[in-house]
This record gives sequence, C-alpha cells and structure tokens, in this order.
Amino acid sequence: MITSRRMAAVDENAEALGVPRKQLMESSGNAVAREVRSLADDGATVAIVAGRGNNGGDAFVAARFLKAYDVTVHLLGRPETISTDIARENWEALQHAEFDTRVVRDSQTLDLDDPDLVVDAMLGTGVTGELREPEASAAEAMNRNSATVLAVDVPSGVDADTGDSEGVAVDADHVVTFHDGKPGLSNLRATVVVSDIGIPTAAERFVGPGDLNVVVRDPASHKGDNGDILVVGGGPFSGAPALSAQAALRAGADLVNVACPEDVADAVRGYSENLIVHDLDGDHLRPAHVDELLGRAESKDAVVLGPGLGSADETLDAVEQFFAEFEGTAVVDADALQVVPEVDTDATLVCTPHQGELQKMGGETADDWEERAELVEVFAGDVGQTLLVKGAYDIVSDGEQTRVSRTGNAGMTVGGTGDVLAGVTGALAATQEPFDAACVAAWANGHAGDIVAAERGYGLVSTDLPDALPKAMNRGGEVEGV
Ligand SMILES: NC(=O)C1=CN([C@@H]2O[C@H](COP(=O)(O)OP(=O)(O)OC[C@H]3O[C@@H](n4cnc5c(N)ncnc54)[C@H](O)[C@@H]3O)[C@@H](O)[C@H]2O)[C@@H](O)CC1
Ligand SMILES: [K+]
Repeated sequence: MITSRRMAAVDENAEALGVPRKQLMESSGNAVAREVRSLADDGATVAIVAGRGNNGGDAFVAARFLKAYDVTVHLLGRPETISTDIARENWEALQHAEFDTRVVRDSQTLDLDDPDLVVDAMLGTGVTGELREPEASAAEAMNRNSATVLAVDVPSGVDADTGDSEGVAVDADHVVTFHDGKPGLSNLRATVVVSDIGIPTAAERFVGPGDLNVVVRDPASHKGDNGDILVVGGGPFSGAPALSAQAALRAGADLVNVACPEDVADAVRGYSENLIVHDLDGDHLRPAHVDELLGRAESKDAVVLGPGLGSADETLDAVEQFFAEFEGTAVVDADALQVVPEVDTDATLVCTPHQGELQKMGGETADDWEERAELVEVFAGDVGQTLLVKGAYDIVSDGEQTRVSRTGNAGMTVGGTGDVLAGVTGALAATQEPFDAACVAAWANGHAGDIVAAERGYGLVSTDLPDALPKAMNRGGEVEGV
C-alpha cells in the first residue's frame, strides 16, 4: 500500500533515476487499455471522460492503444487549461492523429450516449477535497449511466488515502491503479487491479529528491512553528555543538538554543550570532545539570544530544538520567549513543551512529550494504527507535521501514560532518516523523557534501556544509516570488 504523498515522492525519485514521468504515463495508459480489453469485446463503444491533469493524460495514452474499439474522449474544460506538459502533449497527439475527441465546455452538455464502458479519468491522486465543477456534474452523469465504469488510478472524488469522499464521487465498478495498492481503495465495492508501470524498486528503496516532499512550510506560520531546537553538547569540544546548531538553522529550524558547559560557552557564542547559548557550570556535562536541561527541553520540538559532549563517566550518567525522564523527541549522536540501549525511556529517539558507534551500541554491521540494511532493521526493532547508520550508503530504519541514502562522497570523512548531520536531523525531527526526518537528513546532508565537493573537491571542510544545505534542500519555487 502506498499513500498519495509517498507515490508522488517515488514518482519524482524515478524521474531522478532516469525514468521520466512521460514514460510512466505511457505505461499507465497501456495498463488502462489492457483493462478495457479485459472488460469489453472488440468493437465495443468506450467513453473516456478525462480531466486536465495527469489522470486524464493516462487516458489520452490509453486511447491510442484501443484501435479495436469505438472510443470517444471527452475532455472536461478547455485544452489550454490542461495542467501538465505531458498530459497536453498526449492530448495534442490525439488531435494530430484525428481521434474522436470532444471538448466539454459545460458539464451539463456532457453526452455520453449509451456506451458499453465508461472510463473515469477525471482526477486521480493529485486531488483532495470535494469535486468542483465540471467534474462534480460529470461524476453524477457517469453514475446515472448504466454502463460499466472503469476508474483510472482512483475513482474521481474518492480520497486515495482514506477512501472518503467529501461530496459526489464516481461509483466505479473497476479500478486500475498504478505501482501499488492505495489504502483508500480497499473499502470500495469496485474490483481493483494493481498495475506495474515500470517504476524501479530503487525509487522506493533509495532516498531521493522526491522524499523532500514531506518538508512543506506553511506561508502563514509563525516564529517557532518550523522547529524550536535545543542542542546539548560541548565540554571537551566546542566546535561540534556549534556545527550542529548552525546546520539545524540552515536546514530550516526557526530557533536553535545550545546548552553547553560554561568553559566552552563563549567559544560557541563566538561562532555565530544566530545561536542562543545557555551556560552549564563547569567544564563538562554532569548529573547536576539534568533538571535544568529537562526544563529547557520541555518546550522544544526536538533536542540534539551528544555533539562534543565527550565520554566522561559523569557525562554519560547525566545522559542516562536525562533519557529516563525525557518524553520528547531527541536526536542522539556521538558518545551519548552508547547509553541508548541501556536506558528505559519514553522519548522518541533518532540515533545517528557511524558503524563503530553502532557496534558500541550492540548492533552488528556488514560490508555489503544490503546485508547491513537487514542488520540495522533488526537492531532498530530491538532498540525500538529510529537509526540512521552513517556510511557510504547511509541506512535508515525504524525496525519496520528501511531506506538507504546514497548521496555524499569520500570528502565527507573529514571531522565534523557527523555533527552537521545531527543538526540537520534535529531540524527535521522537530517537524517531521522520525523516520522521514532521518531519511531526508541523510540525503540532504550528503547532497550538500556533493555540492561542496563539486567546487572544492576533497578540500571540503565541515563548515562548508551548512552553507550548502539550503541549495541541497531547495525544491524550487517553494519560496514565493523566487
Ligand atoms: N507515479 C505517478 O504518480 C504517476 C501518476 N500518473 C497519473 O497521474 C495522476 C495524478 O496526476 P495529477 O497530479 O496531475 O493530478 P490529477 O490528474 O489527479 O488532478 C489534477 C487536476 O485536478 C484539478 N483539481 C484539483 N482539485 C480538484 C477538485 N477538488 N475538483 C476538481 N478539480 C480539481 C487540478 O486543478 C488539476 O488540473 C495519478 O492519479 C495517475 O493517474 C501516471 O501518469 C503515471 C505515474
Ligand atoms: K480517476
């Protein structure tokens, strides 16, 4: 089963892997035609009712594969308003080739005649909410007609994720849906055929640019809505927490506070005026600081715990005591990781170990990435948390779902890149599900590294990465006016 949002991500990932949407549309159209052939004999009359998005595009393709039938294509709305290039190109191909097409300017005039089969290609997974006109009247006309109805991907007006419809929806007898089942189809009376349209498994298995579609920023959001974060780190080191904090800001967090031992607090402040720094007395984290940290963490969307903390016994005790009480979301990195398997916590954790740290946590690793992915999945299930295991292929698993990120390069073996990743993961975990946050963070951090390496090769240093993050995460057109 796949949700609409995940389907859109996988579709974009397929494109990035070299399988363009137009090619997928050709497969979808072919699948629709195959289904028509199984439902109606040669020579039967088929009325295709098409919308102006890619759902309609699938049906324009199908028409080309139905030469043995008497096909009429009804387009709802003006051809100039077809919303995607690939749907428009397929519509124009029908005009040039003199197919029987009709433009329905007023849905009251939609005349289906008395076809043997109606194909509902008005709207698919790209739609939410009540059907608008002309689709709503067209759906009613289809429901009044006695012909068998085959829906393309999902009956128009039905939410593919829930099966609900807010207003009128097409009452389909059959559905041909693409790539994978849709949760919303299982409660309908229609029979459902799932058709493989040639999306590579890699488009789901590997994190790709499409996975970033979970990151959407409400234009009306306020300060703090897009992530209010606390980084707990530093002591033996000062650069690590500062890198995490700056990376979190560049990954889109609104507010980043750092709590660090006072001996390094001024150094951390000095790195950036964007950070809010709180001193913990002394030169390393101790159990005496835990109450203060819990108080500060309470109002945060996510905590990043570990960068530069060191492994003094008192520090690890403090980490353990923090997790015993904390109930929010935390990204755990570096020396703090070894505490995770020991502790009984109600917190939601995203752990970001490299393979050595994974072994220290009690997990197993393997040279072969597929084998490693299996081991990480089992260990994530045992720990009951999300793991992002760093490597040339980063493995992300929550014990149930496992994805792999292939971005990044050998220049990123330089010190500090893990601190950056922890910060990016924190920013995303503040607003996203832990698994999605870890997947996007791994991909974006590696992609930022690839952007930097294109200019600086293996002269890449960790402080380059935060600056490259916005470009690595830019999904184009997201910022109004750009
Ligand atoms: N991997 C994929 O995701 C693939 C998707 N394909 C097809 O593409 C479809 C999704 O296409 P799109 O994203 O273009 O979306 P749709 O074709 O489902 O709908 C988009 C159109 O609906 C309009 N619209 C939105 N809400 C509406 C409402 N409430 N009432 C009336 N009109 C409304 C929009 O203005 C737009 O013109 C899938 O269902 C499938 O049929 C295939 O072409 C190939 C691969
Ligand atoms: K449809």
